[in-house]
Amino acid sequence: MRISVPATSANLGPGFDTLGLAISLHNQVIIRPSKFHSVSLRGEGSNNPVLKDNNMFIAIFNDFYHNLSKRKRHFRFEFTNEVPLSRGLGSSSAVIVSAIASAYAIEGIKLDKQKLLNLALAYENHPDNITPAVMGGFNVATVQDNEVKFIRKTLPKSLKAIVVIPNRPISTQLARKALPFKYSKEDTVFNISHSSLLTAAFMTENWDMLRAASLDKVHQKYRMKQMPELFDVQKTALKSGALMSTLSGSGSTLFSMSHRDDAQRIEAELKKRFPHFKVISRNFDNDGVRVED
Ligand SMILES: Nc1ncnc2c1ncn2[C@@H]1O[C@H](COP(=O)(O)OP(=O)(O)OP(=O)(O)O)[C@@H](O)[C@H]1O
Ligand SMILES: N[C@@H](CCO)C(=O)O
Repeated sequence: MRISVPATSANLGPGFDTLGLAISLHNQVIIRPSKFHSVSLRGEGSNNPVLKDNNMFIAIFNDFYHNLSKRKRHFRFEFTNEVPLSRGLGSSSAVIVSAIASAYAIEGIKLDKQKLLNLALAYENHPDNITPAVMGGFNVATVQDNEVKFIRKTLPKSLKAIVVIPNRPISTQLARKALPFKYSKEDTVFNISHSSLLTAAFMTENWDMLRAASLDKVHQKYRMKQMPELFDVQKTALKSGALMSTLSGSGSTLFSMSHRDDAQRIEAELKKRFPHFKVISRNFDNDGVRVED
C-alpha cells in the first residue's frame, strides 16, 4: 500500500489558523506486512535518528491500527519525504493525516475525508494545515463541536507556488508562544477584513487582489523578526512579480504565489539574492492525501 500526502502553506498572511493550501511537494510511504518491524527513510529527515527510532507517523499509525484491528502485526515502512521538517510547510499535518489514513486503509476500513479531518484534530487543533493536506486546493476552515467545517476551492494550473526554505527550523509550538496574548481592536479588524478579502479573491479568482488582501498584523512581524532576512525575501518576491508573499505557517519558509509565466523569473531572482536558502517552484496540489493499493 502506498500513501502520499502534500505539503501545505497555512495562514496565507491574515488568515491565522484558518486559511491554507496544498503544494505539490509530497511525503510518500509504502507499507507492507512483514515478519519484523522495519523502517527505511529517504529524502527530508533521513539523517534524523528520531525519525528512525521514535517516528511520529509510526506512533499514530500503531495507535489507530491496534484500536481498529485488535491484533499485533509487524510492518515494513518505506518513507520518501519531500516535506522539510519544521519549516512551516505542514510536515506535522502531513504525518498525522497520512498515518491515520494508512491505518484505516490497511485494515480495509473506509474512511471518508470529513471523518479523517475530525480525527486529525486530536493531534493538531488548528485546521489550516490538516484541511488542505486532506482535501488539496485552497481551504477556509474552522472548528465547531470537534468538527472541521470548511470550504474548498481547486487551484488552477496557471498558478505556481514558489517557496524559499531557510536552513534553520522553527518549531510551531515555540513560534506560537512568540505571539501576543491580546490584540488591539484595530489589528483585529485589520485581519478580519484582509482575511475575508483574501478568501473572496481566491474564490472569485481575482488574483490581482491578493497582494493587498494578504497583509497581516497578527503573527508575521512577531515571527519574522527572529529571522529578519525573511523581510528581504518577501520584498524581493513581490518586486519580482509575485502575486502574494507570506510567511508559510509558523515559518521559517516564505511562500509566494505567481502566474505560471512569471514563476521561473521570480525563482531565479530569489536564488540569486538568497543563495544560502533552498528555492523551489511547484504546482499546487488539488488531490490531498491519496491511498493506493
Ligand atoms: N516525515 C516525518 N516523519 C516523522 N515525523 C515528522 C516528519 N515530519 C515532521 N515530523 C514531526 O513533526 C515535527 C514538526 O512539526 P512542526 O509543527 O514544528 O512543523 P511543521 O508542521 O513543519 O510547521 P507548520 O505547522 O508551521 O507548517 C517534527 O519535529 C517531527 O516530530
Ligand atoms: N496557524 C498555525 C500554522 C502552523 O501550524 C500557526 O501559525 O501557528
